[in-house]
Amino acid sequence: MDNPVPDYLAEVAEACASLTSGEPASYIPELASVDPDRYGVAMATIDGALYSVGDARHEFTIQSISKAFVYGLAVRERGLTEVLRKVDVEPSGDPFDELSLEDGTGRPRNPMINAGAITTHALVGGDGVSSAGRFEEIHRLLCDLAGRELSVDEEVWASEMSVSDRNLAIAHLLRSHGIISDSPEEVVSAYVRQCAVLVTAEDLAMMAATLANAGVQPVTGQRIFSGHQVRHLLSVMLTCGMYDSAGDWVSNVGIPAKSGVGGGIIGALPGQVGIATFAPRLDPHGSSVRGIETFERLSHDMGLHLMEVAPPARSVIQRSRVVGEGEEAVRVFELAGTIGFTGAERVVRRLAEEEPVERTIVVDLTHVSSVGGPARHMLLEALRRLRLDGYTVYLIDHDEVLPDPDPGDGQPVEQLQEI
Ligand SMILES: NC(=O)CC[C@H](N)C(=O)O
Repeated sequence: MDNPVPDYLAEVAEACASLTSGEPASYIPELASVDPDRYGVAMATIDGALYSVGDARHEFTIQSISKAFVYGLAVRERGLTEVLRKVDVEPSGDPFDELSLEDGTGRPRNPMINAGAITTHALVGGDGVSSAGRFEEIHRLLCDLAGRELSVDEEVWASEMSVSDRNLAIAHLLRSHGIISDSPEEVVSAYVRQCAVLVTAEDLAMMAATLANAGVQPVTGQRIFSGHQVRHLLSVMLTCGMYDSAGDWVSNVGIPAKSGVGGGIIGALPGQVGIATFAPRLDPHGSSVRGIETFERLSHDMGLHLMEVAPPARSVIQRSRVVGEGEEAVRVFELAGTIGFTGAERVVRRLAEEEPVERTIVVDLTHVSSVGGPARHMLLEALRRLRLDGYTVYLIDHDEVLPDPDPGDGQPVEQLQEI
């Protein structure tokens, strides 16, 4: 059978290719000379399948998309508390290159605008690290995320350096407020280099899939961020990633995202996919016009909006049956699916309400694929309370979805092979 996913992506791409509004970024002279009609779309799943169409293997500069990953790196190295002392996480509603800091604290409003990104760039590396060493660390991170060696577009770097007054002004402002301490010239030069790393839409889809996969690169298996760091990073991408159009983006697309003036956009849908588009014509906010349309269509057609309310899950209690008769009768609850808080709530409510007449209860987890942290505690606590009420309880759990089932009374729940 031919996999239909590539055809589907091609269909979406064809529909968006007719959009020709917007222009490539021109404030960086070298970017103005790109072919404005290039267009590529790539999608990577969290188990490493990669789909792409069009110019998805064409290299372009990562630009502001790097800000998201470098923010993650700063948090990984310094810890969130220390990073928050230097950069806030409030959507600014300002353009990306706004020359302003938060009243009172003097911090940049968030790490996705230039002021915040220059700060997080400067937080990378230990104290006394050279700007070359800092860039090396950032470059390594981006290569690890992509799963291949990436190069730098020296022309784009030099071109942006020739027009970097605004970023220099931001860096001087930051230093005057004690937010950064290194030379503004050196920090901006290495930050602009970070923005000039060359990627393809396929690379970006893999990088985004690493975030969707809670920090583990789907192909190489390397853990790059912790699940907790990714949760924070995706939250900031959702609220601040699309600058002053973040509200529109969240309501229309609903996928944590980041755009760059090189024409790229990434989106990472937790637990599902990383998506990337490349199309150099930008809207007035500095985000790709075709890219936004592509994301809107993909989100709408494939139900990828984060706030999409899933149809009520089939009950986690698949079946309740009685085995045996009289004194020997046993009540079996067969659970199924992925059990999180709400699933566990249904199970414990049922157990609390039902009060089976049978004196032995078996909870069969054969068809359960996983039990989340709080759900585990809830299920074990319910089993403990059933025992207190005089029931004998057993588990059937061949795949150990509930390992070490000690409800806290020192008597692990016994296992049955079958019933
Ligand atoms: N939005 C962007 O992609 C901006 C990145 C660019 N290097 C800058 O600092 O201006």
